[in-house]
Amino acid sequence: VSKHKLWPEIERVTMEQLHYARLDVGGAGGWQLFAEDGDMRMYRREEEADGLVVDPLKACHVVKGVTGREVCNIFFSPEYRAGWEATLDDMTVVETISSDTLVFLQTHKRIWPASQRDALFWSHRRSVSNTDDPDGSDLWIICNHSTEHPDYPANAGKCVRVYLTVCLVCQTFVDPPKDPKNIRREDITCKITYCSVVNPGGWAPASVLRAVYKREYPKFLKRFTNFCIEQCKDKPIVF
Ligand SMILES: O=S(=O)(CCO)c1ccc(-c2ccc(C3CCCC3)c([C@@H]3C[C@@H]3c3ccccn3)c2)cc1
Repeated sequence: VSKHKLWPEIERVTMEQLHYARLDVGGAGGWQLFAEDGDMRMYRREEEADGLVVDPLKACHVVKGVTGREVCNIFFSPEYRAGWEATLDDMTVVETISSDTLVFLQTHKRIWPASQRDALFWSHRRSVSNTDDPDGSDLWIICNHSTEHPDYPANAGKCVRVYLTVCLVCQTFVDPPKDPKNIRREDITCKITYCSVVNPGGWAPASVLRAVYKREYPKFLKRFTNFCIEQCKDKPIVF
């Protein structure tokens, strides 16, 4: 994989997104809290590019009973996606770069009055050893970043191509600390940070998009994390 032409970009964007995900939302970064649900906090910044809404989103969540590796495996794996991604119309893996790097083509359900969107992106799974927090485990990260592919040119069919960069960063905590072979699911907690920037790629009214973001993102993260809990609860813990 290190000799694949995309590898330098995959390495750079993944590590940039890891840094970005770890930045605090409290400071002056202009983040506004727009949704709360239990332990989930969702923040956004209002930003436009060429008159299009591209509001960056950052969500912080804490989920009991699953590990960061389990959550990232479910987010990354194509076979689970239809089970949690409600806005998906169609999904194909157009290229397998490595066991940890896939290229997806997805069409999302149309959001009236905008035209239907599709997304072509590489998806990379990586574990990073934990440097700062002694209690926390290693980090697991998934980074999704739009890319091009000669067989799937943008805006060739009915769909408008969106441009996205997404990352999911997970860290596992065991409380109370125990001998690994005695840990039960009620002793583990997963701290999740989800960041996304989606450029709609073509005209979509700002008011409609902001309403969609406000409605869809909280639903999306809640549905995804509940899916992970259901998927893992009767299986051996994967650290
Ligand atoms: O985290 S992922 O990589 C998971 C893999 O699927 C991902 C998440 C979200 C998107 C996405 C693509 C298009 C659109 C819009 C833009 C204009 C018209 C459609 C949206 C809008 C924000 C709303 C939205 C938010 C959350 C979930 C679905 N929909 C989101 C794509 C990928």
